[in-house]
Amino acid sequence: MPDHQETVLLSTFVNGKRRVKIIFHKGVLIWDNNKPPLEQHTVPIENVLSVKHDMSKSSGPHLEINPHQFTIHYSEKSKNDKWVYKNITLKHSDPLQVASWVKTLQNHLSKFVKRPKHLLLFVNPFGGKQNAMDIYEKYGKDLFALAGVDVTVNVSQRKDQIKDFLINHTLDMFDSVACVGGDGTVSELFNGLVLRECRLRKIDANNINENLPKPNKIVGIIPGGSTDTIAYCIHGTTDPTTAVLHIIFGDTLGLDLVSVYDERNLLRLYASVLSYGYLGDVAFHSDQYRWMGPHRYDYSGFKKLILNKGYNGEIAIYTDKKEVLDVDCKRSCQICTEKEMEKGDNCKWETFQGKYFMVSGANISCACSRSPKGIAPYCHLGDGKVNLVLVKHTTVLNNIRLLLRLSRQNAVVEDLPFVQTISAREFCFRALEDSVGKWNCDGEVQHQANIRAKVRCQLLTIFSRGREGNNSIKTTCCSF
Ligand SMILES: Nc1ncnc2c1ncn2[C@@H]1O[C@H](COP(=O)(O)OP(=O)(O)OP(=O)(O)O)[C@@H](O)[C@H]1O
Repeated sequence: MPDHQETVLLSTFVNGKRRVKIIFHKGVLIWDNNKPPLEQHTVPIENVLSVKHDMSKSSGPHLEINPHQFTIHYSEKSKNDKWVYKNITLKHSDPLQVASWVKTLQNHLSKFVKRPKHLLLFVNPFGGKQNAMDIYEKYGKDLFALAGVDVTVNVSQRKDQIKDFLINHTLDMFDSVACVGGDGTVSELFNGLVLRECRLRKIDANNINENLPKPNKIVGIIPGGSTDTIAYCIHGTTDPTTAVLHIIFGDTLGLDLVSVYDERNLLRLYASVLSYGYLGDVAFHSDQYRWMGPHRYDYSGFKKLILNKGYNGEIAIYTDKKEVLDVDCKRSCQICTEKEMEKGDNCKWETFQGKYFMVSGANISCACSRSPKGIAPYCHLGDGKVNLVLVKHTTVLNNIRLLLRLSRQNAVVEDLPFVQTISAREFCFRALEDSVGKWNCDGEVQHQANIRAKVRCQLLTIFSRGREGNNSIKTTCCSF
């Protein structure tokens, strides 16, 4: 097979009523645009989903291959980290020309061995607007078929069914696993995969000193929940087509997971945030109002904001460097690439006490459509650290300032005088009062107040090319 860099194809085809000169060289397709601006159209082969002969009606009942025509199915970056699907159909009177293009491009695509072939896709029909199946049917099904991904759909019937399935069933026939759902669904997915690996390798998941094993399945995340923070932070958008395309591309990145323990057991792993006080109470309270859809967070958020409860607690952090650098985590992030190798040998424990409105251990920025920068804007996907965001108990007015900052496009909360952000590899929290709060763990309520959390560097491998950032979105406030 000719090398990616050396292949040169140059032909003139017919597309509709016009002639198109197209060249394939150094892994890039180039042709002239048919509409203004009349510049050249450039598509790298890694953005091509598939190349297929077209089918046409035969004399019999079946369709047959049209030897004179083929279609290139590809994707292009649009605005705000979105990717869109496109295609171009090319016709030639000489079938050898067509066959040569189809074969050469298909050969190049076959080199992308990390692209999924057999995908197990979980659909949560309960979360978000309860339309996860429609999202798959509308945005996923045809694109996966076009890209030759064989999808097995499993619709969850109850809470924790996805997790239980992954722990106990054989997955040998799948190379990757994905879900359509919100953060709670993604959480079921990676908790199931990690616990499965522990079971297979006889590792005691409840022992905090154990190295948790990396799941051998790559994970795809298609947003279909209410906030979809994890999908947003990974892809830079909650657009389902973009998420599907990221799975098809087959490019991956490493995502840290944080394991949370009480005195004896592993409670769960999380990917976005573990938050005590305000956000824990909002998660607990808002679940009763699930019928409101995503607005339940605004309603509960506002109520808890006015109530302005404070929580006394003791926090211990394990860190070698407390300061958080003002560096965004973007596509091909240098910090995540370097930090994967770091062991953190010089870490020390440090303890402090206080009365807090909210204590959050963010594993990712937690940006979402409600909070474009997130509570921890400079938190990295795979640097082996959490950003602990401590919000002191203060006035209702200051709480409103905090939430307004969170809802703004270009504002961060870190410089508010009652907010402190600390980088840590592990942290413990102990409630110092009888009336304890709850934790919000990836949107799910965790009732144990006294916990210990440990970051597991890049434990999960996710299908994504990462985000570019600089998105502009309209937001509402009160919850995030
Ligand atoms: N068939 C089901 N019936 C009831 N609950 C389910 C079912 N399948 C999954 N679940 C649970 O539904 C809950 C909500 O799902 P999910 O978190 O995906 O949606 P969401 O809360 O609307 O979105 P987000 O977390 O992004 O705000 C999760 O706790 C999940 O474990």
